[in-house]
Amino acid sequence: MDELLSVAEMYRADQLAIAAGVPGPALMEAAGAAVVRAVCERWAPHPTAVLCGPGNNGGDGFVIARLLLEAGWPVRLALLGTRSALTGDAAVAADRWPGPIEAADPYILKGNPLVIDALFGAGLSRPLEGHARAIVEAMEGRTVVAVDVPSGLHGDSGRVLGAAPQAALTVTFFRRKPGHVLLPGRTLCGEVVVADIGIPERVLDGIAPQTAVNEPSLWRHRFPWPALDGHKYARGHAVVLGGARMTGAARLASVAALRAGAGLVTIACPPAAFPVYAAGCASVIVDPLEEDGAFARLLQDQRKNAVLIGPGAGRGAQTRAAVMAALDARKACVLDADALTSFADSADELLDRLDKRCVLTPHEGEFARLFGDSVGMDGDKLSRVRAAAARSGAVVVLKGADTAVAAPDGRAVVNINAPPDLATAGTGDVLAGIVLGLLAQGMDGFEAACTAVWLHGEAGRALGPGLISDDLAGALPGVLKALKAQD
Ligand SMILES: NC(=O)C1=CN([C@@H]2O[C@H](COP(=O)(O)OP(=O)(O)OC[C@H]3O[C@@H](n4cnc5c(N)ncnc54)[C@H](OP(=O)(O)O)[C@@H]3O)[C@@H](O)[C@H]2O)[C@@H](O)CC1
Ligand SMILES: Nc1ncnc2c1ncn2[C@@H]1O[C@H](COP(=O)(O)OP(=O)(O)O)[C@@H](O)[C@H]1O
Ligand SMILES: [K+]
Repeated sequence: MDELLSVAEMYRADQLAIAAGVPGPALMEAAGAAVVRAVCERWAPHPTAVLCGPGNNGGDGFVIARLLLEAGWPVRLALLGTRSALTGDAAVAADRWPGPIEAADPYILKGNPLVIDALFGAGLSRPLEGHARAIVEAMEGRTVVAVDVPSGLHGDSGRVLGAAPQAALTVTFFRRKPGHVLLPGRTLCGEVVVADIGIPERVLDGIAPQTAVNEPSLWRHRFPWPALDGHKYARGHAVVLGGARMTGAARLASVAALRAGAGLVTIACPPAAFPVYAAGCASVIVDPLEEDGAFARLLQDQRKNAVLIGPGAGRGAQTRAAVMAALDARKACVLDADALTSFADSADELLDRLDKRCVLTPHEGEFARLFGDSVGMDGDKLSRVRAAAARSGAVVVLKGADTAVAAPDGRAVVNINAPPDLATAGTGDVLAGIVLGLLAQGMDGFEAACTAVWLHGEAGRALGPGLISDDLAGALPGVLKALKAQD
């Protein structure tokens, strides 16, 4: 499992490692050596400036400068702050640096195309300004290797505090932090190398991290592959509420639910739209809702076990009533798009009714409408999606280029396999359909959501540039086949 450690958890890992007998200076020496190894694997020796900050990130910088010098690299080292202010392991590392310590002014970058950025790491406590900001801004256009994180990037949020350089390479230690995978952090880090610096794996037992990169090892063992003797009802019967006008959305979702493995998929739609839906995918059942209450009656069929409401549903009382009917019928639910926006003025009415068998799939705009009052929009993506899951009791998928998924019990993942080609109309409908298909097959909400987001990203990658949402479901068999081959 690819855990993501918060900054506080990383400090805890350091402490636990030290308590387990690994000396602090050994960790710093290993950290510096790991950066030098990564640098020497990628570049031939050339003039390098090592910029050291006032804490242990700077201490790593002193180790790096010494090891590069020993490897025959032309190195200059500059310190932000004074030598006498260094303490602890950083002071020890500075003592071992045999060269001059220059002042950290932008001029030191002249003639040094490679810059080792060891100004600030986990200890970043406020936005960069003044001198620190000027030197970070002066790195622009150079090849930057960031130690732990590009200085100014916050390890928990992925946000830039003041300024941060664009790194070509970031070497971090033991585990990635959320800031390495959330945007804009992921972009600013460039290539990320995670180095083993001698922290024993078992320290994680004492930390119990709740955040991870979304990858198959989290949920592959629960994937509902069809049983040899299975029949279609054993694979669930999913229902998609179809709208009157935007019919494409429900059609995209229904095909995706089938491709994700649901045994049957029914689109329940207004009678006037029946011909449009009926002319769509032949594998999908279409059921016109002839009279008031027909949707609730349709859901009385116990075999219909999972419901998607939202894509193309239309905003307003009818959609709200359909959501309540699905919740009353205690179906596993995916609520997307209009099903979320319809509760913009009465969010609590919805949020008070949900549980962990419900998966909400908002993009940022829908999230703001539903959770703007309860959670707010100021926090970083991971904190907000977690707070939203805790508030609603449901699984929340906050979509975007760095989609994050959270369960009400505090678990969360960040997804990193989705290409920007997915930023095209209707791909969210497909995602909602994949979640639905997995829920229908009995996966739990959090695992279904994580699995769906990953499958969706892989399908996007398989298709690449030029993809449209119609293509995505068709790419799922290839993605699923590759996933199954790894079992
Ligand atoms: N622990 C270990 O065993 C290991 C740790 N390792 C390394 O240690 C790093 C963490 O070290 P760290 O905790 O000393 O914090 P660090 O990032 O150097 O910054 C703190 C200093 O910066 C200052 N400062 C902060 N923000 C500022 C701003 N905006 N503008 C100006 N100043 C600002 C802050 O000042 P203060 O907030 O106290 O005023 C303080 O002086 C970690 O990223 C990894 O590289 C590895 O060697 C592996 C083993
Ligand atoms: N830049 C991007 N990189 C990767 N995935 C993206 C990007 N932009 C959007 N997506 C994904 O595309 C989908 C868009 O969903 P949504 O905004 O609901 O669109 P629609 O309503 O048109 O279906 C989401 O799964 C989102 O995560
Ligand atoms: K740094």
